Amino acid sequence: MNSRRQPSLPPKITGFEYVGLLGMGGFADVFEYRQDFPRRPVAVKVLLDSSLDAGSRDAFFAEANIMAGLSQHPSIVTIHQAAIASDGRPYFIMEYCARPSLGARFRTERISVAETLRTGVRVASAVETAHRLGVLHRDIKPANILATDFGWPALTDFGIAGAVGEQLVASGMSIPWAPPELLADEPFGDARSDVYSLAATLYSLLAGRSPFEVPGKSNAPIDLITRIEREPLKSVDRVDVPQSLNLVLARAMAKDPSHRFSSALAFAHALQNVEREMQLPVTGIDVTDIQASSVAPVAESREADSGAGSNQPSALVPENTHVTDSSPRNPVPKPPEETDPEEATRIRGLTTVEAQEEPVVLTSDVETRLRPVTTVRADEPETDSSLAPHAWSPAAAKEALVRDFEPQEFEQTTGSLGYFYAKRQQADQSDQGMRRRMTALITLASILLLVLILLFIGNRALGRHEAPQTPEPEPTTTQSLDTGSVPAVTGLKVSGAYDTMVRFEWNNPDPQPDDAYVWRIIDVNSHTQNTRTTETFVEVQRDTAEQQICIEVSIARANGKMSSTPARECS
Ligand SMILES: Nc1ncnc2c1ncn2[C@@H]1O[C@H](COP(=O)(O)OP(=O)(O)OP(=O)(O)O)[C@@H](O)[C@H]1O
Repeated sequence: MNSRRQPSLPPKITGFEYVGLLGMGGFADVFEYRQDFPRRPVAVKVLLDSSLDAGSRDAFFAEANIMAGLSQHPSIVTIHQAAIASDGRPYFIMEYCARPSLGARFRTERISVAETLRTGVRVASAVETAHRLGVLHRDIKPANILATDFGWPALTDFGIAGAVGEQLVASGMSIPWAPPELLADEPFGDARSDVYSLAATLYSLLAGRSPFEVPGKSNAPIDLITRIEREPLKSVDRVDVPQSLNLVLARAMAKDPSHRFSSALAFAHALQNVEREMQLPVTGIDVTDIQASSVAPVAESREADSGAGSNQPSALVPENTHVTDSSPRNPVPKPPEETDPEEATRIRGLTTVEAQEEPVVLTSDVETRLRPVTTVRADEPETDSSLAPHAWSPAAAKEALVRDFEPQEFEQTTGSLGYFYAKRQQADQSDQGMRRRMTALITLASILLLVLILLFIGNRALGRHEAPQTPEPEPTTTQSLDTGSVPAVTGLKVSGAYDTMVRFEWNNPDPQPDDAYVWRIIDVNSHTQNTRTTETFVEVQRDTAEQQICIEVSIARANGKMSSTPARECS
């Protein structure tokens, strides 16, 4: 929010009642209004008086058009309408996202790894969809990820703010999340620039600060730029962040764009793999199959000068936005021909790529796509040459063309609304049908109960009833190097040995608030999982009284640091 100026006056809008100020951007204010009918709160973004020149107006309308074209995506803020107020200022009306943005949360709240991954996959889906429609966001940052009433992240601000490479530097606000190529003297960028900024955003959620911000040192724009351009990225210093996630973020934020994931989709797949590795629910990817790359909505070279823009109504372009032309003269290219007519009908829809069951190797984009898929409701998008990152530069974008952006033909096959409609249909079924289903359900439930009882009896008979343990992700290499002065536990010993269980105990020589312990069974034949506990003992199951059990234990501080050397003991 820009605190150096007063908010503008909210315009009178027929059918809407002003409620309050939501935020102030560089070119516009955002107000909350209440719509009379249908009755609902909305957010209204109004261009400032000082930005009423033709270029800013065109850019503002372009933003509205772009957002409208992407609005069907569940992780992009929905736009309802746009118009010019009686005071002459253009405005557009959006869904109201009442929950705090990630920008308002990440410095004060410890955001979990699970939420970060979920957010990453969903926003990457949104970004991939935008890229397929020829739109680069170029200002992805925590503050531009709002939250819907359903708790979904919603990407916003496809606008003029921070649009120009040079202005990005001048405004300073977006520098912490900007990739090196956008901070260069002659900025250039493509889809991989958005991948970088999204990764930098996820890093911020985990670290509680932007990636190159150094606590206690100067974080002035020039310092940040120097570090972004030259310094290697440090791993997130949190014990619950697995090394695989640090590796994914490091790749997505490589200084050289060619070393990054080549698309937001590939990045989303890599994040899914981390979810899978951590045994978290795997977040679905929602992307559209419409691909606009051959339209070259984004200027193909920095010297591009088609001249086409000069005879268009909107001569000045928001330099961070690239709009596909869906007119017959320059149609959005169709996906490759399909032989299966059923699949062909699906190809226009918003695709939900289901969670994949089998693990996917992380090492290359190609490998992340070559995996078994349990259910894909429409053709799963593959990264091919038509998905190659779009070249972009501010200089070329100045010459680019803004055309009216016809909302694409979306056919949302899944998602929350589809789900509710399906539920509603179910409720409308006849009583007879309901009774039949109830009988079937009761029969099924009885069978399930019987199976559960049998399983329970079998388990008891085998004497293998194990206490549930909370799996703890592996500490990363960096974390075990960056140990500070956390001591090892002392007095680790076997305090009880029984036929099928061994109990170990230990002491904490320097207890700190919120200390926990990470322990694991040492097994030379297999890699065992770390488990976190706040107790100073653990009971480990074993098969026979003769079986030797060895464990190692480390102290895990609340700040993420761990004992430099774990203590070890065997039964
Ligand atoms: N749909 C919305 N619902 C609720 N609050 C919103 C909504 N859209 C924007 N806001 C609030 O208004 C603020 C300003 O929004 P804007 O789109 O101008 O983004 P900005 O990034 O702050 O500005 P700039 O475009 O200059 O970077 C946001 O930071 C957010 O707090």
